Amino acid sequence: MRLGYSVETVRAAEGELMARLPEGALMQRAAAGLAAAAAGLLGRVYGARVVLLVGSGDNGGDALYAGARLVRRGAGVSAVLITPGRAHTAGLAALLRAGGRVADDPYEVLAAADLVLDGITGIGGHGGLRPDAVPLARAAHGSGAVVLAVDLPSGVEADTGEVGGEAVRADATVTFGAYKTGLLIDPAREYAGAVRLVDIGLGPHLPSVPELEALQHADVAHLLPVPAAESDKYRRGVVGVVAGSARYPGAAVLAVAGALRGGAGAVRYVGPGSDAVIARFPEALVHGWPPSKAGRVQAWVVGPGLGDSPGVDEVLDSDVPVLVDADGLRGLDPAVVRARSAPTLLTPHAGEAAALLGVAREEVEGTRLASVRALAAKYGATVLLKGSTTLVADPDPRRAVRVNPTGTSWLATAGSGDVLSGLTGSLLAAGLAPLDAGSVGAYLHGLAARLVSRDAPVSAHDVATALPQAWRDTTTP
Ligand SMILES: NC(=O)C1=CN([C@@H]2O[C@H](COP(=O)(O)OP(=O)(O)OC[C@H]3O[C@@H](n4cnc5c(N)ncnc54)[C@H](O)[C@@H]3O)[C@@H](O)[C@H]2O)[C@@H](O)CC1
Ligand SMILES: [K+]
Repeated sequence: MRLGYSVETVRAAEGELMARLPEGALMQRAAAGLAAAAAGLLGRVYGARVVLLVGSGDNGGDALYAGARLVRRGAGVSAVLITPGRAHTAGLAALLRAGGRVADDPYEVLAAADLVLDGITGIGGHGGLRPDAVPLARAAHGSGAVVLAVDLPSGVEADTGEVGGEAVRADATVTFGAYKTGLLIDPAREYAGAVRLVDIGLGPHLPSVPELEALQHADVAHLLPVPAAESDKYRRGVVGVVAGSARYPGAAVLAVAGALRGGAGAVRYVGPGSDAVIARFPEALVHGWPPSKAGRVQAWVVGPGLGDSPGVDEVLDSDVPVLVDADGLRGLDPAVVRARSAPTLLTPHAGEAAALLGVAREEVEGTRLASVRALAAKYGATVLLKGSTTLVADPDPRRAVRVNPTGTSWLATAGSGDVLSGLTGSLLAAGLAPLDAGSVGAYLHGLAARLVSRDAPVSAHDVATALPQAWRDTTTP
């Protein structure tokens, strides 16, 4: 599990640790890790041209001390002081002592740089880059140099992943002690490039529950249902799918395609797409209306391609877990969801989430963490907010939000959400809790898309077909 923490949590842990260490020791650990990462990116340090963008806080101090280490290994290091006279005093002295210099013309050194260390702001920064730093950040980006962000790309919000104004676009980020939540959530995640964590000894001082968790292969493997020797199809779980319409029969087929690969022992289908479903998947069990007469079901999926067809009320009336997606989310009444005796999992994309919250789509896209939490609170349900970094929030606000690390932008393709809802509903039927079903579903779905895409366009059908391979990949050590 990759864990993300808030600034407040990181500061508290740093405070505890700092009290036990000689002054400046933590910053030296950070600078050593930063210099090692910089050297790794450069390949050859001797003779390399390195520019430090130095803000007024300790983030700039990290950059200055790392710069001093790189000078000692033969690099030419120039510091650009964003607010001259306010740079970290001891760090600047260390750089100058080692043989580094302060740049006379920032744009000249940036144009010739091999590597730029962005130490403008770290966890103390707020509200995007200030105007004086903006042209320097742009020059760094346009220079052809590798840009390495110190702790965070300057200008992004560490706690939320929001990017309010201009921010540094980094090729890579070295973060200290713990991942800051913003590094794992778009849009900030995109600004960070490849993120590397440098251990500065914070671990024992961090709380056991983080703000954010990203599953990794081993976590998913641990959560996936495995049929026991005595399992039959009912014990493995039966998932019911109410999806598709005369207009969108394909949504029914794709949701069933996902459901057949999610670990449930059988898939029941109820709705207007029966003929299309049975033609494509003879193993599906199709039933007439209503869903309550379809026989035993351990979880329902309702909504993909449903149009105005009925089904949502009927399924929400059941006493088993229900996943509501797409058309099923339109006008969904929070009171109905809150009154249910079994868990509910909602899987909106940003536009659907915006409609449920009564805000603009851009607001959800810019404030993904706050939005998913707000929806989970409003509906008393688990919410999976789809996007390039899909988030899953439990209705219990004390639980960490899960962020999916396996996404790919190729997944933004018609029908891929239908596959995800079928797959995730199948995991619910197999007995996973909604937070686990949602995050495991998103993980396998993203991984399947990556496996088949290999940087080319994919169809939703391709993704469904690759799910067994994704499953196998996560369970193969
Ligand atoms: N606290 C610790 O124990 C450690 C901190 N470390 C470093 O220290 C950083 C935090 O240092 P600070 O608390 O000094 O804060 P920062 O260096 O992140 O930024 C604060 C400074 O930036 C200015 N500032 C705020 N917003 C700005 C904006 N939008 N544009 C330009 N300037 C802005 C503030 O006026 C303040 O002077 C971490 O991110 C990390 O890099 C590391 O050395 C590891 C140890
Ligand atoms: K930074």
